[in-house]
This record gives sequence, structure tokens and C-alpha cells, in this order.
Amino acid sequence: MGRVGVLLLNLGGPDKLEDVGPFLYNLFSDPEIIRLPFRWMQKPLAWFIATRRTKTSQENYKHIGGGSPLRRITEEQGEALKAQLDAMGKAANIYVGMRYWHPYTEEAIAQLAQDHIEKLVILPLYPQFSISTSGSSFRLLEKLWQENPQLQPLEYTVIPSWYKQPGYLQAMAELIIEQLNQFPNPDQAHIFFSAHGVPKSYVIEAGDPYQQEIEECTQLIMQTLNRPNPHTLAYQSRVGPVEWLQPYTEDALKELGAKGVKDLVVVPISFVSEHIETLQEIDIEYREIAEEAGIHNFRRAAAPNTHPVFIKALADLVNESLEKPNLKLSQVTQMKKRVKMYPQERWEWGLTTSAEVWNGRIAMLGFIALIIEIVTGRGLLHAIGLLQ
Ligand SMILES: C=CC1=C(C)c2cc3[nH]c(cc4nc(cc5[nH]c(cc1n2)c(C)c5CCC(=O)O)C(CCC(=O)O)=C4C)c(C)c3C=C
Ligand SMILES: [Fe+2]
Ligand SMILES: [Fe+2]
Repeated sequence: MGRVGVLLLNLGGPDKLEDVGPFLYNLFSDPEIIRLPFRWMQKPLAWFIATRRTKTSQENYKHIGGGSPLRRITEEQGEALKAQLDAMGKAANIYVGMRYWHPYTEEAIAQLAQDHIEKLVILPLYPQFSISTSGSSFRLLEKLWQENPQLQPLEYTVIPSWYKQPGYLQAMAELIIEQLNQFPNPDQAHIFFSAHGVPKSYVIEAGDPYQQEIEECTQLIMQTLNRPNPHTLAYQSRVGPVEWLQPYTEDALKELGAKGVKDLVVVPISFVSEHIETLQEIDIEYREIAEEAGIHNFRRAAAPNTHPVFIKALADLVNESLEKPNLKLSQVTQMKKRVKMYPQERWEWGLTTSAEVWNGRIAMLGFIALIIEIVTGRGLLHAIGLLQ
């Protein structure tokens, strides 16, 4: 085999406070994050939401030192993975490709093309697949491959999701045990899995396997842990007015507090590095909610970061994928094409479900257009003199 490369895919995060606005704009410009029926709406809406959210989001980043640690940790994971692969006699170059901030996926692809990589393993740093995370990065890569003929000869394989990997489950169990051991009665503490949420429509309408993979992952971690502790799964970080996967973390914490739970370990399970949602949302916001609800001994399991058992798990994943038949990007993005997606729907006349859905969407678009117009002072209603 020729020169091997591993492309680690991740979300990216603002390095400093000034990056927050443009980072949010990139994130909301992604049709896999906000799913709209018309592409032309994407950029104005992204600008509008990013502008509105920047201040609050900056306040949150201020609490964790003024920026996201995601780049630093992902690069450290890459270095540790390289050393582990070297030790196993499988030398490889590691590349980091972020979706919404530096180093962008496009930069990583340009670099690996320059390095004459001959076989590439595409490894998202999300254990479970979601349209909004790994799916979005795979779609981008598919586009880059289509646009750049230079990439055609590069042989690659994709790892779509890997939450069943035994080393990963073992690392998670060890991180939980570390926290359980801090309680006077380790077997009685409540284990609280907090997954990043997604809008419910992603699962129900678009067929995102995320919820099923999260639920299975929770069961597998509990089996690996092999302790009698009670556990709960809930979803955090809801954004916007639509319904997301339930139960919401804040509600589940309040409910457990009301039931008299005092000792609790939160386990973040959708992400493998510390980031704003562990350091700020769980450690500050959810801790406060839990303490108010009477959960006085609130602890959190660390994210796997560069835990040696976790890094070995990543190295095993890379090795196993090199031995299996290649999995193409078209194969891993295809699962979405089999289910209901906005661009594939067709208009139907009459009082059909489809027509009702479209009525709702048109009303929503009208409303959004009105808000944008009020904020920017420009648009159709100003042009015809209805707004000044
Ligand atoms: C598996 C993990 C993640 C899923 C699923 C996910 C979906 C998702 N996220 C948003 C909106 C935002 N996400 C933001 C930050 C952010 N998201 C993830 C992970 C998942 N997102 C991470 C790791 C981070 C943090 C990066 C960092 O800086 O450390 C943000 C910005 C922060 C904020 O303002 O709260 C937003 C906004 C949506 C809408 C979504 C599903 C559709
Ligand atoms: Fe997110
Ligand atoms: Fe989030």
C-alpha cells in the first residue's frame, strides 16, 4: 500500500471571540443544519440568526477562556493517533478537517493532495452518525471530489460511525468509573447520559439514524460498565423554536432532583473532546439547574480527549478499515436519499398533507422575510411603500 493518510473530521469552533460571528454564519449556512425548502433563503437566514446569536454565544465562550478548545484537542488527538499507529508499525499522516472553522476540510484536502497520499481513511470524530454532523462533512467531501479531478485517483474509505467500537466503550466506562469512585456509594449514583440534541424532524422526517445510534451506544456503555447504577438518557443544546429530541436535559435533571437523586454523573456521549457544550453548558448551566433541584453532588465524566484507551480505539478503527473493502462517500450519504428529504418532494394539488406542509412553510418564509426586512430596513414592503 502507498502512503496512508487519516482525515479526522470535526465541527470546528471559534478560536477567539471575534471568530464567533463568522463561525456561526458558516454553521447556519449549512443546509444540513437548517433545512429549508429553498436554497436562496439559506444565506440571508444564516446571516440573520448568526447576527442575533453572536452576543449570547460570545458570552458563553467568555466563560471558557474566550474561544473553543476544539482545534487544540483535535490536533492533540491527531498527534497521539499518529504515535499509536507508528507504534503498531502502521505509519500514516494525520489531517484535521473542520466543517465550520479553521483548519477547514478544504485546507486538509489541499494538503493531503500535495503530500501525494495514496490511500485515505476518512474518520469523523463523532461516534454516532447524524445528518447534521458526519453527514454534513461527507456531503462536503463528496462535492470536493466531484469538483476536483486531481482527487479522482486518490483511493479512500469512509468510517460512517463507530459507537460500537469496544475500545471506545471501554474508554467511556473508565471515564465514568473515575467519577463514580468519588462518591461514598459508587453503585448508587445516577448516571446521566447527555447527548447533543437534533430537531425531532431530522429523525422522524429525514430518517436520521442518530437517535437510534445514541440509544444503542448508551446501552453498550452500560453493558461495558457492568455496574448496577440507574441511568437516564436526555438531549441537550436545543437551538431555535422547533421541537428537538426529548427528554431535554434540563427537564430530566429537574425530574431526578424532584425524585430525590443527590449523586449524579453526567456523561457527554455525542462528542469526544471537551468543547463549549461540556465546559460551559454542562459544567456551568446544567450544574446550576441540578443544584437548584437538590442534586448536590454533581460530577461530569471527562470527554475521551487523548485517553490512551480511546486513542488505541481510533488506531484499531483505522487499521480495521484498511483491511475491509472500501466504503465510498456515495454509499454513506445514500442512506439519506432513501428517506424523505426536502429537495425530493414534489408539489401536490388539493388538500393533501404535502400541500399543508407547503402552506406552513410558505407562511414561515413570509414571516422570516418580514423579520429580515424589519431588521435590515430593505425589501419588497419598503420598495412598495408599505414599510418606512
Ligand atoms: C454530535 C454533536 C453535535 C450535533 C448532533 C450538533 C447538531 C446541531 N448543532 C446546532 C447548533 C450549534 N452547534 C454549535 C456548536 C457545537 N455543536 C457541536 C456538536 C453537535 N452539533 C459542538 C461540538 C459544538 C461546539 C464547538 C465549540 O465551539 O466548542 C453552535 C455554536 C455554539 C452556540 O452558539 O451554542 C450552534 C449554534 C444545530 C442547529 C444542530 C442540529 C441541527
Ligand atoms: Fe451543534
Ligand atoms: Fe450546540
